[in-house]
Amino acid sequence: MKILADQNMPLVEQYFADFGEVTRFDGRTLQSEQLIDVDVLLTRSVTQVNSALLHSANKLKFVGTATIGIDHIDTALLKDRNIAFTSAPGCNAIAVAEYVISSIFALCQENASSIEGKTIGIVGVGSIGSCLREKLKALNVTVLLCDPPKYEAGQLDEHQDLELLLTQSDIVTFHVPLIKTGKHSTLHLLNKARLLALKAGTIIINASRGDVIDNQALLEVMQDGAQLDLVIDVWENEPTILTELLEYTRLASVHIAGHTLEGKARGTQMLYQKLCELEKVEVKKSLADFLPVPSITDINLQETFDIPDLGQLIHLIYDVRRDDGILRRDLVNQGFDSLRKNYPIRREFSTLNITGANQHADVLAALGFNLI
Ligand SMILES: NC(=O)C1=CN([C@@H]2O[C@H](COP(=O)(O)OP(=O)(O)OC[C@H]3O[C@@H](n4cnc5c(N)ncnc54)[C@H](O)[C@@H]3O)[C@@H](O)[C@H]2O)C=CC1
Ligand SMILES: O=C(O)C(=O)[C@H](O)COP(=O)(O)O
Repeated sequence: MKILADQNMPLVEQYFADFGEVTRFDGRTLQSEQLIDVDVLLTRSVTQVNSALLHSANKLKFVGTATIGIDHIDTALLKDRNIAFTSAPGCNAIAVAEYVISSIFALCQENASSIEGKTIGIVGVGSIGSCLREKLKALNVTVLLCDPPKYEAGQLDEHQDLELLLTQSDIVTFHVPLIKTGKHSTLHLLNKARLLALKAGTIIINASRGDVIDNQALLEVMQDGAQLDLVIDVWENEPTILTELLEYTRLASVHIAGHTLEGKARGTQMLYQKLCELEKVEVKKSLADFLPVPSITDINLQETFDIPDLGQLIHLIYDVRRDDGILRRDLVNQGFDSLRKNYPIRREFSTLNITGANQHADVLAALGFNLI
């Protein structure tokens, strides 16, 4: 079996070598000819899997993307051509939720304010939005949810109209898929009119897809003096982003919200599990076989530990300001994709074992730390 895998997908050799020969490719420049005689294609989000790419694919029987988002895949085409497909739903939901938590605590600290008492609007309440909601539940905040498709399907217990959520929230965070057509299109969901309606001081977080916010409109309202705290992980036209926006962005990163070691590895593992199912072979390998021991594993809290100290603990494991600093220092010299490829190791909160949590155990557990 010939397996072609994105060069930025971890653990492919470890998971897939038993199936056949693994060759790596550059996700941005993959050409149709490289798919000749290939049986399995494993991609990440930067490869458009469309009719042009599949033109020379004469043997392809399985396409897997180790991502949650599938806006880069022509799924109807794969169905038509009888090519099995899977994505990796939820694989990095924890990572994105932790990115949001890290960002909120960083900005609250810098604004000399507290997360307590804030109203936080979550737009898109799927795997990421729900994970974030669970983490926020333990904190003293009000959470507003907006997810019309889920609400209309009777799958959401509460719902807020988007216009109301935008004007009532202190923090708005987007976790919708990129959908370009139809009643629930998310293309430029945050458009100029909605940007202008936001109250001064609102924190806007986008870790979904760049096109969910009209970047040009965002730049214009910021240039016109809008008082918004922007946290931007995803950009229109990646990797050629609107760099003028950086000046107005409090926390900027190179589409890495989901890039914990665990999040990326889970994605590869989910593709492996699907191929095992298709080939009718036993699933023998698991994440625990491959993940290294983190550099910090244990911490003991003293009785004096209190809610205002939470930010310190969160940022011990992941401080989004590290990623903001790298982008601002190296974007021009290294470029967007190179920064993503060389992203420093980041682990999830669950890798930290905490003793002595005492009266704050519920909050720490909800955030995802491992209580001993
Ligand atoms: N920055 C990053 O590194 C990452 C970004 N993502 C992006 O985040 C997106 C969401 O991920 P998940 O929560 O796992 O997806 P999901 O599919 O589990 O949930 C998405 C939710 O958005 C809702 N939705 C759809 N249209 C909507 C609209 N117009 N308004 C409000 N809600 C709407 C859906 O009903 C669904 O409940 C992915 O599609 C992907 O594009 C995902 C992982 C990492
Ligand atoms: O899962 C998704 O969807 C994402 O956006 C990934 O976290 C980032 O995807 P890559 O660009 O690294 O494939």
